[in-house]
Amino acid sequence: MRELTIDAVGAQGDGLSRNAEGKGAAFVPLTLPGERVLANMEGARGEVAEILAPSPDRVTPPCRHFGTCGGCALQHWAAEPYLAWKAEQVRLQLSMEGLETEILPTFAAPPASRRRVALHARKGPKGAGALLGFKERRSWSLVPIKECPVTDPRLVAALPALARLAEPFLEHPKSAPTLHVTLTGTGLDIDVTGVERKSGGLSADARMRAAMAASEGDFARVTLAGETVYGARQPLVKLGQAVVALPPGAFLQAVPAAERAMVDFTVAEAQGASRLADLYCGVGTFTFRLAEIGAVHAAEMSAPAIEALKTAMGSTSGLKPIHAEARDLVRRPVLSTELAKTDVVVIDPPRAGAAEQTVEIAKSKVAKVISVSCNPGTFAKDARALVEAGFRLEKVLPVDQFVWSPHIELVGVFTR
Ligand SMILES: C[S@@+](CC[C@H](N)C(=O)[O-])C[C@H]1O[C@@H](n2cnc3c(N)ncnc32)[C@H](O)[C@@H]1O
Repeated sequence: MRELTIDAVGAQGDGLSRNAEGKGAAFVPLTLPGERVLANMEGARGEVAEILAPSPDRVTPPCRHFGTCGGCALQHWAAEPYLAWKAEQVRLQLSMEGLETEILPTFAAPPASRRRVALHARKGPKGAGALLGFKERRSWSLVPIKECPVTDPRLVAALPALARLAEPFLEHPKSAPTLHVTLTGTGLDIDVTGVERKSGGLSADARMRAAMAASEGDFARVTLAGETVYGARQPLVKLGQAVVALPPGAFLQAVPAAERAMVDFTVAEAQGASRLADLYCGVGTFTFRLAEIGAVHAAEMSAPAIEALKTAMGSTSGLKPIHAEARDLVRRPVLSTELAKTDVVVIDPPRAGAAEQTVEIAKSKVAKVISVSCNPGTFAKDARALVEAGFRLEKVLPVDQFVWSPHIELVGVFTR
């Protein structure tokens, strides 16, 4: 047991004692800057045993699962310092690349608004059906979830029906199913992964039971790693004026309010452009709004996402032309020559960033880049490459999409 003073909250959301009793850095989850705590240590990591002097910024966590559930790390922190910490993480990542810019106040997505969750299923005690929940903090065990203040209440209300749906997917002892659930305009869309397939996949009986559970739950669609098990309605979402039928397992921003904030900010910055590129476009979250401004070249690796985007173009009117192509932007980035007439590039890569595509943007004559990112670390690396090519990082909008987690989204604006 050690007594520690917490100096800061680290990038993973754990309290950090920088030089605890001269023994180097120690991380203690669920603690806050300024607190004195007693912690049971295992190497450099500890679990808090007692809070000797709590921070005035400590608040009562809204969820009964907080502390056990690995989904949230920061429910015990007051909103203001918590949001300032998110902005500070962006500043720190930029400073590691030698960059500075204006960091706007963090956009805070409201609780109870998450429309996408990944729920893990495990066999429950005999006769109790499937258990459904999130991974435990620092463990692979499951925390069965009864409430989730982060998630849209319509999705939370469906938890018992989702547990009944999960049950047939557990028929093989080696299966560890994950239900990727998306709340769409036409109901819940569920893609199940982690089902043992070597032994022939789901039996006909299990499929039938899954379809019955889906029908009882009034779900829109259930797919097993992309293959339809049950389909009552197409899962539809509205993106700008387009109505998009989601392909199974497609990417969609997790919180509508955060999506709106990022798209509105991007659209405001892109005004005046006559030709735009939307790279890593997904099913068109930014594309359809950008096509209200100018012609859009949209590119994305997932062929089903591009098909969905193209089909949805039929539900729009009066937009500027959209050219959408399925393209791996790591192996085959859009070349600087292809960007010759482009005024504004919007780029929204996965966590790994967009090093290869950034090289081509840097070589091009593009005057403005709007970069959307879910990883401030890779954003900062790509930002540095753009700055070295003559761009100025004008400002960054941090977006707290994954409320009470250490994750940070952002939109950065570059001009030259
Ligand atoms: C963060 S999502 C953004 C999608 C979209 N802009 C949105 O907001 O809904 C990143 C997208 O990049 C796509 N992607 C991942 N690797 C890729 C690659 N190598 N080339 C092109 N697209 C890729 C994914 O399929 C996903 O749709």
